[in-house]
Amino acid sequence: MVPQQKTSPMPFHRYKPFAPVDLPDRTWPSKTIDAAPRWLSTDLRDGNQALIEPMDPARKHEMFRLLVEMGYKEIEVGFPSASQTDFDFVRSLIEDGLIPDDVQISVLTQAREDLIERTVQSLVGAKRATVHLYNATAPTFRRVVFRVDREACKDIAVQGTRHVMRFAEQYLDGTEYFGYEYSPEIFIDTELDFALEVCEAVMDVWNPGPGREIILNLPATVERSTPNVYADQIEWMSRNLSRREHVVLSVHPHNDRGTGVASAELAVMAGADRVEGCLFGHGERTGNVCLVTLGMNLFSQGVDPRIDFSDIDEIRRTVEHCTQLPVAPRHPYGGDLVYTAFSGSHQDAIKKGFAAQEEAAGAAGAPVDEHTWDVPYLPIDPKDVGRNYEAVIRVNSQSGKGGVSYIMQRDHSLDLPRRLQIEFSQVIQKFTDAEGGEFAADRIWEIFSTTYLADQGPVAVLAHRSSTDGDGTYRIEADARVNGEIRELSGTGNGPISAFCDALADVDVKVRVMDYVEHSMGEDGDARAAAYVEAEIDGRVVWGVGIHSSITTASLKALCSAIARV
Ligand SMILES: CC(=O)SCCNC(=O)CCNC(=O)[C@H](O)C(C)(C)COP(=O)(O)OP(=O)(O)OC[C@H]1O[C@@H](n2cnc3c(N)ncnc32)[C@H](O)[C@@H]1OP(=O)(O)O
Ligand SMILES: CC(C)C(=O)C(=O)O
Repeated sequence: MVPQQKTSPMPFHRYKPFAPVDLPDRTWPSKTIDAAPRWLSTDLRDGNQALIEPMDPARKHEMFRLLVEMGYKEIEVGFPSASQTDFDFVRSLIEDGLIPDDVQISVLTQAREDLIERTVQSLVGAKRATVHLYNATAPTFRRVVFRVDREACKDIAVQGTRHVMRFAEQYLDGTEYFGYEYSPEIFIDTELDFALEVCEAVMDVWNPGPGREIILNLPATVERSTPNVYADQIEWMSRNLSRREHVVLSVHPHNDRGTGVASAELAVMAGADRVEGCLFGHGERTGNVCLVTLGMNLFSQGVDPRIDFSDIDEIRRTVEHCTQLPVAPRHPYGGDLVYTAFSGSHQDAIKKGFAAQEEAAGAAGAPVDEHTWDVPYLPIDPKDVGRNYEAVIRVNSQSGKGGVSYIMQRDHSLDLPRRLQIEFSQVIQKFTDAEGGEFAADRIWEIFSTTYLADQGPVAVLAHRSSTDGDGTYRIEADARVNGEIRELSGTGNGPISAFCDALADVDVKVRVMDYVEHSMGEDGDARAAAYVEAEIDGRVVWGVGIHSSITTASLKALCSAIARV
């Protein structure tokens, strides 16, 4: 019987389960996502406010440039009333003409008149801008933080919206497109009927209609439910909001339970039109939802993310520079190790997958990097995000023949026969077991060379001549070093290998060849050739390898290599 798990000593009784939504006719579970939502990057706001060291102006500009280059069209650039630095950054974007005409910047403010005025002032001269106003609506916040009832809480949002409109009119007459976003902060914990009531009251003031959308952003400020509950909440809101066609229903998931991405995806299935997040999931606590993962998840399903992730390492480096925080090596799509297999069975499948991919592309007459991707263990082609195949297979003690032979093939054009793959991977395994850690490709080659190509064995061919008799008998004469002595050997057979084995019998070296494989190591005429010999010598079966520009020399070297191994 399997041992029973014990009751945890942790005080789990202190926590209560999240209440589900009563929505038996929910429709989102059977939806699929076939188009990208509108994205808003809040790297410069929610991302920035959670950094140990908030970005300085140079880093903020760098981040803004990256986001624009990647294709984000809605970028929350800060909280201008928070500090002079934030205010000045917004001003510099506007005054230095750094905002492309097709990018809508947005700024966040609390629903306080003085802060709203300063916020709107920061936008003077912007062609397109959105003010994003928030106030917390959840019961604990009403009771603990604001000490207000529902009516007064709603009034904060309503008055805030009025202030935004008034100040926009006062200061932003040059702005071609002025947008408004409202967030009932902590939406996830707010009673749905109350969240709806507040959003409706805000809409009554803003008065959305044709050409005048309102963004209603429903944040999972602190992610506390399973993603299906968030999806139910979003579907409920989407169904019940009035003027729905003029509402851009936005979600703003955080990742406290580690399910931010799932929450965002299910929310889009449930009707959300827009997703707010940060590159690589920066943001408060465990972060905002990761925009890279969301976009690349779409890409991996054949859906255009409408964002360019084709140089993922440059994106990662820039984000790391700006945030001064590292991206985890396992982070989806962008981490250092996410396209790397160390383990034997994964490597084997990937190696076979690459070969099958080439074959399938060839059969379809398509370039391999255009052909439908179907390689085991690799959800996307690393090349599509600017990675090469160098790091796909790395060798340590968990690796098997597939990985080792993949490296031999990739780096040295050596297509080891299957039983040699097994033999050589056992050689490598002894080293990795003894030394531990990762074995770089150079080290694997070094071990291969000393094991198979050292030319230091008891028999070495110095020169050879061959001819074929009229009856087809192959005749070889070789100058060889045998156990330190130079000898002239001659023998006959049906080819160089058997003739040389015959010659070796004269000096008491008995070799029985069991398998022989050769191939050219390149496309051009003067490419070298590799020969592999499996031979039984003194009761042991071993492989030998020879590499030379002459295939005959390569095969003789392979035989000598096998002898040396015994
Ligand atoms: C979920 C989120 O990420 S929301 C965004 C959070 N980001 C930030 O807070 C970063 C920028 N913030 C700041 O720099 C400062 O908070 C400021 C400048 C905006 C305001 O600073 P202060 O005036 O010192 O107020 P403080 O930060 O302590 O805020 C708390 C006060 O604001 C009130 N408040 C908080 N949020 C809101 C809101 N959205 N609307 C209206 N009032 C609010 C609180 O009730 C509290 O009021 P009280 O002092 O009467 O009790
Ligand atoms: C201001 C809002 C959208 C927010 O950042 C949150 O709720 O997490």
